[in-house]
Amino acid sequence: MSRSPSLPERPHRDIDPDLPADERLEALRGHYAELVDVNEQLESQLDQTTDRREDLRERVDRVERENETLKSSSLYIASVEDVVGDGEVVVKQHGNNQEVLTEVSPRIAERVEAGDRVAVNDSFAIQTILETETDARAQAMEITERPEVGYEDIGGIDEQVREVREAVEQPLIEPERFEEVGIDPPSGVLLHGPPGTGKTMLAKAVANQTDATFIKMAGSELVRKFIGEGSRLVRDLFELAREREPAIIFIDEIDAVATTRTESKTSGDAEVQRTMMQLLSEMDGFEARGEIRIIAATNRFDMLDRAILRPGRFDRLIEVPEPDRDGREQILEIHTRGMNIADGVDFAELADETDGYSGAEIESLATEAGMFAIRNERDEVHHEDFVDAFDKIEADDSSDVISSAGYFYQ
Ligand SMILES: Nc1ncnc2c1ncn2[C@@H]1O[C@H](COP(=O)(O)OP(=O)(O)OP(=O)(O)O)[C@@H](O)[C@H]1O
Repeated sequence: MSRSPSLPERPHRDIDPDLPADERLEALRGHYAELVDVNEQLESQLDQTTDRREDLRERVDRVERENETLKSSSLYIASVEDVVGDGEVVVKQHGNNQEVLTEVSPRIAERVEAGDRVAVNDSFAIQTILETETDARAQAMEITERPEVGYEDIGGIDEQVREVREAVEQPLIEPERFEEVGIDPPSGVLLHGPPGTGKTMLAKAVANQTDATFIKMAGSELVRKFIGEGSRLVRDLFELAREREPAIIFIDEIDAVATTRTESKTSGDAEVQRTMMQLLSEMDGFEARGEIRIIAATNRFDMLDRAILRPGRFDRLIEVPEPDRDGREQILEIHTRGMNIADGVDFAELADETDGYSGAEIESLATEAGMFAIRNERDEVHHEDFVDAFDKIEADDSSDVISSAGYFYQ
């Protein structure tokens, strides 16, 4: 930024009062002329500064407008196919694969390279260069070589464990049995039920048992991304699974991409729809007896688009309910296995008291009881610690209506 011009020196003249009148008058005239000159200089500087202020104000307005446009308009994702030169590149938009020759703003022209992922606006002008594809993949997917969850860690849902083993594990371990009988195993398994009941655990346990790579993708991640990104991520997900066979793909919160369509046709809706279509087409082109199994989970079964439940898609539904009394007792035992529990702790009574608790809430109860023991300077957890923990959780819950278990699940 240029500096403000320096002020002209203030003229100063001592006029000897003893001078003859005509000489004094002459000196005063001279001084006056100097003052007029300085005044003119100052006025011209003032004009310059006013112009500059106008310029700056216009620039601020422009930047603010640009900023607003950037914030308010949706950007589309594209890949740079080729840098043609002269600030021009060919980009291919994700989602519809449309290829466009477009200009790059001089601000980023030097940094754009073929293969970059970029965000473009409605007129395909590149706005930003995005982080590398691998980062986006890593953010949206969680990959575990062999999760450390076994069936013995899951309590109270034995029937569901059996069903999942039959629908997911067996086709991976003994595909020939399906061939012999001449049937295809279920394409995809949908686990539905309230939050925290062990759906993710079930999927992880199958991956553990079959030595498969566990690839988890959250439905909410798929729809949070830029336009065109969701369907791209779905393709990446299946590609990754093919690279890592045998693999279990676990799509949590599938309702985020597969809720019943409303009448509204906003661009966000269309994007979600595109992501779901990509998912369905990946599933349709799937080798039924292959080494990749798909499990999805939802807490909002009632809102699901029935299109995903057709044969060849998520055609095996398994409900994972809140644990019953015996289930709660089993889960309590599982989560206190590694704890130093005193003899007097009555799990049966605690199971009676915790009606409506999910597995995740029972796990918190056990941890909270341990915290009470530490607070009371004991290394052994007593029954009263569980009771205190229970009271605390109940008090917290009643002050937090939204967190009540199964809030969205009917
Ligand atoms: N049946 C269960 N047996 C043992 N622990 C459980 C059970 N259900 C839940 N838990 C505990 O709660 C935690 C969360 O469970 P999990 O992530 O499997 O639930 P979820 O059904 O997938 O929930 P969400 O729908 O919120 O994703 C688990 O890590 C585990 O510690």
